[in-house]
Amino acid sequence: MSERSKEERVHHVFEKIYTKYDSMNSIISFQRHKSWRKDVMKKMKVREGASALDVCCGTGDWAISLAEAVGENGKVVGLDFSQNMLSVAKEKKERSSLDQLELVHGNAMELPFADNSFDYVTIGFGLRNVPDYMTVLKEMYRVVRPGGLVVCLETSQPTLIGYRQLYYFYFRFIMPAIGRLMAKSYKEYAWLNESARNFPDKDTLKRMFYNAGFSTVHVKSYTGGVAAMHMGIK
Ligand SMILES: C[S@@+](CC[C@H](N)C(=O)[O-])C[C@H]1O[C@@H](n2cnc3c(N)ncnc32)[C@H](O)[C@@H]1O
Repeated sequence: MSERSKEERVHHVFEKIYTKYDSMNSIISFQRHKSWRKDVMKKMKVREGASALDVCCGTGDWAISLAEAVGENGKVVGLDFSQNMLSVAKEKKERSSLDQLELVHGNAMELPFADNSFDYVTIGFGLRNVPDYMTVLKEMYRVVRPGGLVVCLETSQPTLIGYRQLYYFYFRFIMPAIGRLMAKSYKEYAWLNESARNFPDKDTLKRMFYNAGFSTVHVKSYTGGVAAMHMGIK
């Protein structure tokens, strides 16, 4: 698939599933995504008053956690290219009256920010959706300040024999079926299977972080390697 057609397909998926995204996420990950995010935030030790960018922010949960952590003297930007996903994030922002959070329509492949602008740059379940992983990693590296952190939480490839096969079976057959049943979106949830299957394993992604320029990269796997966190220091 060309970069352009992947981008169009992904854009269509999220413009379509935005009303069901949050509830489907909890169903298909058995609520695990909440504890993964919580653990990653603990590891990041976000400072009050700091600045952060959440790339591919979607319906805004990670951007909101970051905004709460930096407090009213800090600043957080959430960026996404789906106006519909952003509309859900905007409703949540209004409900929680977080003035330090700004939501921006933009493309992860060309971040509309100057070099060295943020203390933290995050991407949650976004990297596997972009047309070129390296371009986005390099963009995140460019906009984080020296000494700052770039953190990616993403699906990964479990290695344990048996568990791995079970995971692929679940992603290939069960998850799209749940998508059809709950969200009336079989094709869109089949895309999640495809994008997760094609995504690099945690060691390959770690090498990609180094290739993007990071001097240190920490990796942590979750739930038997179903998901992984990569944390790069610039
Ligand atoms: C699986 S959702 C993740 C949303 C959120 N980060 C979370 O953890 O729940 C992926 C998001 O990435 C966005 N996205 C995909 N490709 C993008 C791109 N090239 N630029 C900006 N956003 C993109 C989609 O619109 C979607 O909201």
